[in-house]
Amino acid sequence: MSALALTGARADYGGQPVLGPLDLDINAGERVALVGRSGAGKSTLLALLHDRTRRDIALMPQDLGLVETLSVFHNVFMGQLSHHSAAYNLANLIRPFRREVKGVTAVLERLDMTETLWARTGELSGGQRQRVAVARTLFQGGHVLLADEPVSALDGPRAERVMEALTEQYETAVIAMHDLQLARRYADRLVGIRHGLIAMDVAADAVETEALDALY
Ligand SMILES: Nc1ncnc2c1ncn2[C@@H]1O[C@H](COP(=O)(O)OP(=O)(O)OP(=O)(O)O)[C@@H](O)[C@H]1O
Repeated sequence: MSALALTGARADYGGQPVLGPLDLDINAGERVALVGRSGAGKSTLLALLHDRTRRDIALMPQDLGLVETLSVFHNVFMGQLSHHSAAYNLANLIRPFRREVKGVTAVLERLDMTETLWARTGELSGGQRQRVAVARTLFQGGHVLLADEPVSALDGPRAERVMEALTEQYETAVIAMHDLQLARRYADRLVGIRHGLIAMDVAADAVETEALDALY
């Protein structure tokens, strides 16, 4: 069953074409890594997938979208803002509810980040901020994940932990990434983008080095 689909999709910025036309069909239960050079069109493709589908999608953007003046707790809680009324969210902002603190702490535990719970997000390192955005995404829940470079600021073991957490939680995922080793390990399928078009679409265990070289 198709979870995400694009047909004849195109994108341009200020009239300048940057993506497509392309077709892409992603089945429920499939983990797809989007790979390709910087500027190839991966973020634009994720944005199109998000705009055309919207329902039940957790999105982790490349710029993280954190509120730096707020605590880690508040940023992670934002993953579930839409689950509650405005009054509940406001009350929880002023005086966090115990059950929400418990829920957010459980997600931070998975990422080895519990000690930052009440830290101001803007005071954290780049890698820690990236993990706060991952925690917010995990806290959001749902079945489908779109993530843009979720581990670009993380060292080896931390990147592994994040990829494990994301792929454990989301049965269907499209993740743009530069680390080809990680992409091959955690994705079922690799989609290579070159000059705004799909230049490669193969099972992760069948990808050949020459095909990857041609992308970069
Ligand atoms: N806001 C924008 N205005 C104008 N051009 C843009 C804008 N965003 C992206 N582009 C252009 O669109 C093309 C695709 O960019 P995109 O960010 O989708 O690539 P990417 O593969 O995600 O790159 P990276 O790996 O560096 O994140 C590039 O040529 C880029 O310069």
